[in-house]
Amino acid sequence: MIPSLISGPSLTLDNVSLTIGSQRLLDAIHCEFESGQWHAVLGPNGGGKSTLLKTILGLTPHSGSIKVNWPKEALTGAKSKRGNIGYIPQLMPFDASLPISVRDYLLMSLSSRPIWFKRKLPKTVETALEHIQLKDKLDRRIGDLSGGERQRLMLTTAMLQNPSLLILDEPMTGLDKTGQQETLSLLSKFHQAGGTIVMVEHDWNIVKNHCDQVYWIDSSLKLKQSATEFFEQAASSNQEKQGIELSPSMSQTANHPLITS
Ligand SMILES: Nc1ncnc2c1ncn2[C@@H]1O[C@H](COP(=O)(O)OP(=O)(O)OP(=O)(O)O)[C@@H](O)[C@H]1O
Repeated sequence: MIPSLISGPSLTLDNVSLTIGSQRLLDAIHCEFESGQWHAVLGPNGGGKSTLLKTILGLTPHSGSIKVNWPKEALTGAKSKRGNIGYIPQLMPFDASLPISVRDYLLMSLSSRPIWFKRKLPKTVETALEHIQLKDKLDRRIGDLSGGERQRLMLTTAMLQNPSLLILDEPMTGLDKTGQQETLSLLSKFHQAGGTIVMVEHDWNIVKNHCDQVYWIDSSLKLKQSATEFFEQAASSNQEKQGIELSPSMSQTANHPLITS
């Protein structure tokens, strides 16, 4: 499902801000997300991480500029100026009565034409669904899938678009250990092939074991560091303060010991 060579883009954010009502959600963010890297966006609850991802995707009325620098190998057609982006939004409570089946969802996601043109899924999609054990659930409403099944469906749909950039908002939510391992292995293959990933993730162990760069967002960008440096500093600061190491029990925390707001 993943090509052996992917030309991931870099992203340049210049003075990106977003105010809704009286609330400043994003404040003058300048930064570069380098190509082919696995970027982790961390920060406290309500700090603006999901908003930042939506803003990168052009879904908010922000100010400032966001440039996705597509290498020419990533462009999808002769006249195209951009490559493909796969997006997984944050898992939200879902209206189970919504009359959309897994098949409809896939057809709508993968086709630019009305879905009644073609009701049959391509072989590649069927194989991918078999792989994530959803082939026998094609006619189920998506609202009736479990959280983990829905997350697997979202990731598979995102990967089927042949993306070179993945924007992921807590993609492990709802997955059991096996589901997490499978997702991480898929993402690792995408990363090793050269794809760019920007991911919000609360589990610090996942970030520590897989990501290259860490961005701490609390409305503004408080810090950007290599993941190695970030975790070394976090561990030594905690050892100094409390005599403990960064351990799995700390891995779900949203507080960085070095950052005081
Ligand atoms: N459309 C909107 N209108 C008004 N406020 C919003 C809107 N979207 C988000 N917010 C507010 O912006 C702030 C940042 O929200 P966001 O979801 O980006 O945070 P987050 O860092 O992803 O949080 P979490 O870790 O809890 O998922 C929150 O206070 C939220 O209530």
